Amino acid sequence: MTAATMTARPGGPLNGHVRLPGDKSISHRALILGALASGVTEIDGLLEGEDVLATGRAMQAFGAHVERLGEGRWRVEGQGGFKAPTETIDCGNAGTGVRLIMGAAAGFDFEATFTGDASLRKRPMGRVLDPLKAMGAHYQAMEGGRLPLTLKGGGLKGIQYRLPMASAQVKSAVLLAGLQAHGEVVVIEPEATRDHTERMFRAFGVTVDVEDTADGRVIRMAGGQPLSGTKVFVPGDPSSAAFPLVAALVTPGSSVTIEGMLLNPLRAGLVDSLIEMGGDITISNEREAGGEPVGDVTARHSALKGIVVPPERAPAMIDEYPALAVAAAFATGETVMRGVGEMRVKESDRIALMAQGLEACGVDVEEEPEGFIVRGNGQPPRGGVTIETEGDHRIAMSFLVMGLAAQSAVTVDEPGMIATSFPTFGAMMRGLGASLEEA
Ligand SMILES: O=C(O)C1=C[C@@H](OP(=O)(O)O)[C@@H](O)[C@H](O)C1
Ligand SMILES: C=C(OP(=O)(O)O)C(=O)O
Repeated sequence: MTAATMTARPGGPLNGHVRLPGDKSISHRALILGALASGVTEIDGLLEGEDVLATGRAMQAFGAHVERLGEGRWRVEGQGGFKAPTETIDCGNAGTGVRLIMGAAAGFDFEATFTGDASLRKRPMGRVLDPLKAMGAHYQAMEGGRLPLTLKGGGLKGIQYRLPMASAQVKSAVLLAGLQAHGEVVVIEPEATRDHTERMFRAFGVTVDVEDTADGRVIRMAGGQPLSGTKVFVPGDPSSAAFPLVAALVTPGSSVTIEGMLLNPLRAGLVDSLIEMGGDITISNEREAGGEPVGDVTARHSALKGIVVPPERAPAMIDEYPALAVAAAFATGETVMRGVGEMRVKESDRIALMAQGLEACGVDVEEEPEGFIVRGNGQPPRGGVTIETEGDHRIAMSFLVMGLAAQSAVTVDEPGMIATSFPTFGAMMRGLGASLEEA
């Protein structure tokens, strides 16, 4: 039976060394590129969260053989392209899954119908449908370009597309469609976003050029490039690391080391921000693994102070603002988070839910259309509430972290949704000494 609630109680320090589950962004991409490739792809460290498992099932529906060999070890045998699916592709809760898979599927001459859970069906898909249509794909969607929708691809042409919002999902959808297009595909990013697609393309034998210009980052590839299967190593997910790291910073006496965390600069905005807040964070054993920089990150309890987070940092930590906002609630002074309007179109409206939840915990918070400001007084927030998460895994984990060091316990609803991105969250946090109870 799935638990109705999870409660975090304030308690002793968190201590220990942990290894994180694999990065969610890289895991989706490994399965999709493996399915598009000819030959075998072996993946080590795949995140076995619900979002990624849904992408694995989708790849099977498109004709790939997807097999679990052991914990985090998966084998994908691609067919050198997608076959027409005989079932609706249900991507569950995963925006990344559905948007990247639609991009990949748009290259092929068949119809595919996509859907997702109640949260995903509310999220905007026009942002990928617009460029895919400009490349020659057709679609029928619910009002406002929502799921469920049917996409008919094939016969794509090249495109030059300037991203209207900082979105790695939109960039990746266009690049994935570009793999089957005739002509050149150019994506211009006014602000650089996570570059896992570009990095992994190279590992699968696809040539892609990246150039920083006065106009932004320009990503250029020739259409119609084949992929060959390869080995993929998936480093630890920094978006999941956010929770034990912030928990250690706000819980007196704590010292937690996260081993093998992805340190790609386009994902490292949270660590940069926490260090600026005065967080005692050290990085050691920096190395390269699977074409990405990784390292071991240690966080110790610290007296934090408020900062102004540079808006241009937003793409490098977009999923980590809820965790940062919790750190800010324990800090002294104002933490200003602006330029984060994209948070409103995630699994929930994360600006609104963080503002409501922090206020309920006794924190002074101000909501703006594209941002929010948290004012801490250097004392643990009151807590003592139940938070409605609207099924958003990151809202749930953020408020559980709050409860570990607040004056009284914090309860969240729908804790089962945490398994979309971090199925081992409860066990890992308990292993560090956290008091987390399901009911
Ligand atoms: O490309 C990706 O893997 C992701 C990109 C981000 O979304 P946007 O592209 O919508 O910013 C992020 O929020 C999401 O969790 C993962
Ligand atoms: C926004 C997120 O994921 P997605 O867009 O893939 O649903 C997230 O994991 O915080």
